[in-house]
Amino acid sequence: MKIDIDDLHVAYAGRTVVAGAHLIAAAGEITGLVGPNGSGKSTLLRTVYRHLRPVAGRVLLDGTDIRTMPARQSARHIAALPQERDSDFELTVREVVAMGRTPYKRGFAGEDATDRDIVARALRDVGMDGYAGRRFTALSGGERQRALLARAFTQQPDVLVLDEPTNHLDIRHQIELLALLRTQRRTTLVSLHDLNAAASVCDRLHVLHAGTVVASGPPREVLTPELMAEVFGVRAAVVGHPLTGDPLIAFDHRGP
Ligand SMILES: Nc1ncnc2c1ncn2[C@@H]1O[C@H](COP(=O)(O)OP(=O)(O)OP(=O)(O)O)[C@@H](O)[C@H]1O
Repeated sequence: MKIDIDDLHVAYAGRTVVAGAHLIAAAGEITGLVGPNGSGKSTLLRTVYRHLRPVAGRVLLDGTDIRTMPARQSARHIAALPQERDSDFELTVREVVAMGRTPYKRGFAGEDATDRDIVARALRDVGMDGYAGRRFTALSGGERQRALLARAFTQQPDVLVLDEPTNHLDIRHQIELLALLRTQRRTTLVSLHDLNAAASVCDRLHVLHAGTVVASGPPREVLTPELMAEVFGVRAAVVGHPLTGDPLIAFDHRGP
């Protein structure tokens, strides 16, 4: 399924922070959202997973405005790893992950064998099968992150919305998570601060600056030294990655 963000405006207490954003997350592609702090990435993603209501504009799922869909229905299509991380669950990891099955359940219907298989597979996919019985609150930041990603997987969504999914993850788990997203080939809309990771994993990138999309396209077209200077205010060269050939942004850490 495809997500179409059409002239989206979002405000907090009357202050507009997303101001007419347009972008498409194409079916089966990984679409990256990058931009400086405060540019509106999380806000835009929150409207896609219906945590926020736009002031104007629409989020379309295969042409249907998601606000016209019952919440249960959109939760079967769109799952999120939000930035506001629920951390007060007095539940086991397995129970937290199984919460992703809720949109498929009626009333107090319990788990069936299919649910159990889906939960077990999601735990395996994020490398957390050994943690199923642990208390969620007793996990490290990176382990919580992986458990919440498994919860999103158990929703079996057509669209995954991930806000900074590599936060808290060590380098191996960052690489594993991004590789997992690539093998799944689900429609994925992901915000990333690590521009080199974004360049390697995303099919297309959208650069957000002060609430609007200022550049869109394949990473090698978008991530230019000029854009680094104008949007991020840093000096950088873009070279070919010696192992993969992907664009590799070499930042000048000595100063802007
Ligand atoms: N709950 C909120 N209430 C009021 N203002 C908010 C709220 N959340 C974000 N903002 C403001 O909206 C603007 C956009 O924030 P947002 O979190 O969407 O940016 P971002 O691009 O995700 O930033 P970052 O890279 O720092 O995570 C910022 O100016 C921020 O201060």
